[in-house]
Amino acid sequence: MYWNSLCTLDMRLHDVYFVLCVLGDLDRSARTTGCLGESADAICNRRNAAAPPPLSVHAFAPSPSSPTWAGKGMASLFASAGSLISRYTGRNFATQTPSTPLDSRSEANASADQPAASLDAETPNPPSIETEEDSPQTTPKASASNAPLPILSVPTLNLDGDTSNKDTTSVAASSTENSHGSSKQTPSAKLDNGPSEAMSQKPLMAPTLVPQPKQQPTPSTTSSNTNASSLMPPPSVPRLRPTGTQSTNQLQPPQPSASSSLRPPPSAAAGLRVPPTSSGGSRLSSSTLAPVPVKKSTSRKVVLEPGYSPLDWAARTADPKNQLRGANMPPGYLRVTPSMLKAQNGRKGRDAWTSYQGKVYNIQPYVPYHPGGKGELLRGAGKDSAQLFQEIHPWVNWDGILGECLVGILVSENDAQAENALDAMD
Ligand code: HEM
Repeated sequence: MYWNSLCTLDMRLHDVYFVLCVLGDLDRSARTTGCLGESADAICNRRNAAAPPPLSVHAFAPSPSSPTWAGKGMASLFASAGSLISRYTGRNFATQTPSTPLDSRSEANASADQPAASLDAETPNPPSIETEEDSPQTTPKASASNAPLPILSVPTLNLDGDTSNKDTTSVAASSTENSHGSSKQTPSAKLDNGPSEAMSQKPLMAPTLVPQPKQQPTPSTTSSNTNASSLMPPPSVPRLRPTGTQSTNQLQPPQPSASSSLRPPPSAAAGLRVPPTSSGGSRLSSSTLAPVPVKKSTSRKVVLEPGYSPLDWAARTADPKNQLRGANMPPGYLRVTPSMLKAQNGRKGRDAWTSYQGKVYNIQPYVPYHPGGKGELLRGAGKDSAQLFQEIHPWVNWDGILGECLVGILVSENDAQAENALDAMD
């Protein structure tokens, strides 16, 4: 019963307090409209005094307001005493502890952590700004509960690098937790913790910067590439040159084999070489200046006596008085029998006759004019000279040289005997 009566009294005191607050607001509104011409500082002080912080020292401080406002201050003091009584009656005795508000932001965080306390109109801890919610003003006021919202929208820089594990929602939630957990904690604290956690989980740059003993020279190569290079066949350059060290083989170009293939074979080179000359000198010296070996002349021409040249023979044959057929010859042609021809061999003062193609020529006047000598020409005397003549100089014109030397025609013995018989019958 005692507690019930106290609660009833508390409720009534709250009602009175509410009415007094309403009256105070009406009075303040009248003052702000210019009825009393109060300054802004005075208004603020009066509002602080009208606020019901039950445990604040300001609540018991003397109000700097005018004497007309003293009655309302007493009412507020009474209301504060009622609230103090209700507070110690047991409703919020065990939950609320006195706290000194540092700033509006910390108060807002505290209210965010304890929404039930902030929503409860009976909690006396909110500062003057939060008490504005209780006042029936229509103009919107800044609320501490809305303060963390812009912080949530600020993107945070995460140096972890593993963004796949943490999406934007989780980051926003973490930032929200940080902003709710402690008012001093900022996104920079998250940045400080990020790299440490990342390094503890997975090193970022160490694998690429630290040289591995069996690592490829290029950092871009992966283990798959190394495996592929190990499976690749060896380079073809060492195969071309089996001898020597491998490093030198890779540096040296494979040129000797190609150059050797381009070279001519030894036989061809020998064939292309200039043959050594017998004189050992140049071609000009060997052909012009070198002494030419005297070869035995195959020509059997003889040195003719002066006045016995081909031109002299032509002149002698031109004159018919020279009796080139022989002396005491008849004007006509004789039938020369082979015996007669044989008797005319150029010996014992007889002229040398020769036959050629059935005709008998007296070659005795031509003997000193023959280029091949006397001996050569007399080899055909007393017989037929056609075979010797064709063997030595078939190009020579017989009739042109010996035409004036024609004796007769070569007849057989029988023809000569028969002719001689006919002539004897005439
Ligand atoms: C039995 C007969 C004869 C013999 C064995 C004979 C032999 C020769 C010989 C050895 C030569 C030198 C060839 C040379 O090396 O250049 C010669 C040149 C000559 N003989 Fe006879 N000869 C004969 C009859 C004649 C007769 C009948 C004539 C005239 C019609 C003649 C007119 C010549 C002439 C013109 C040459 C110079 C040729 C030249 O310059 O290349 N030979 N003869």
